[in-house]
Amino acid sequence: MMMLLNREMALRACGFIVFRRLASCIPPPDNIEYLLLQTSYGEHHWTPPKGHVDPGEDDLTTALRETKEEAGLGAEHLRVIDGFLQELHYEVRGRPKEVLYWLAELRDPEMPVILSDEHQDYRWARLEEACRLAQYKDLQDTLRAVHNYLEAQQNKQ
Ligand SMILES: Nc1nc2c(ncn2[C@@H]2O[C@H](COP(=O)(O)OP(=O)(O)OP(=O)(O)OP(=O)(O)OC[C@H]3O[C@@H](n4cnc5c(=O)[nH]c(N)nc54)[C@H](O)[C@@H]3O)[C@@H](O)[C@H]2O)c(=O)[nH]1
Repeated sequence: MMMLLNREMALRACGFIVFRRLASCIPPPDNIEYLLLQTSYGEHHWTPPKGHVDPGEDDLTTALRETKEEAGLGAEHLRVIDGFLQELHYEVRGRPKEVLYWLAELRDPEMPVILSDEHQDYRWARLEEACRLAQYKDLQDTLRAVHNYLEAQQNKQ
């Protein structure tokens, strides 16, 4: 029974789509860049910082912990954007996985990213490059949704 439950329970991970705005003459929203990290294992795929929820840990704490561990960016470096939370569902080795992404702006666009040994590379990418790196349709759709959200916010100002 326990085995069955464990097998059916979804893996759960949480993270942040981190973006920065370049202080340049490029008009918004094209001055926005998204942070993607490339794994040092497996398919060497690219995703935003995220990771598995530890037992008893709440989701937002996981997202902040993983972003700190994987990119060296802590809560003090981020401005969390209210009202944006995206949930992705996909399968990993036959098991359902759910990933929750919050959205945050890097306060200082010059702040360096510091990788852990789980990742071998990172990229600050404009939307189209970010979508090319993030080869999964659901992640691409999420990045486009973020971009539209930020553009709409910008237009309200
Ligand atoms: N040696 C080795 N070790 C591994 C491997 N695998 C894990 N480790 C170990 O686990 C630790 C990481 O632990 P955390 O950081 O806590 O977890 P996560 O951040 O959750 O990281 P994961 O990498 O486990 O999970 P995903 O990114 O979800 O990738 C899993 C698969 O899902 C697909 N996929 C990914 N993203 C999307 C998407 O957005 N959309 C769709 N549709 N599909 C997507 C893609 O096909 C991919 O292959 C590492 O330190 C390793 O020790 C592996 O293959 N070889």
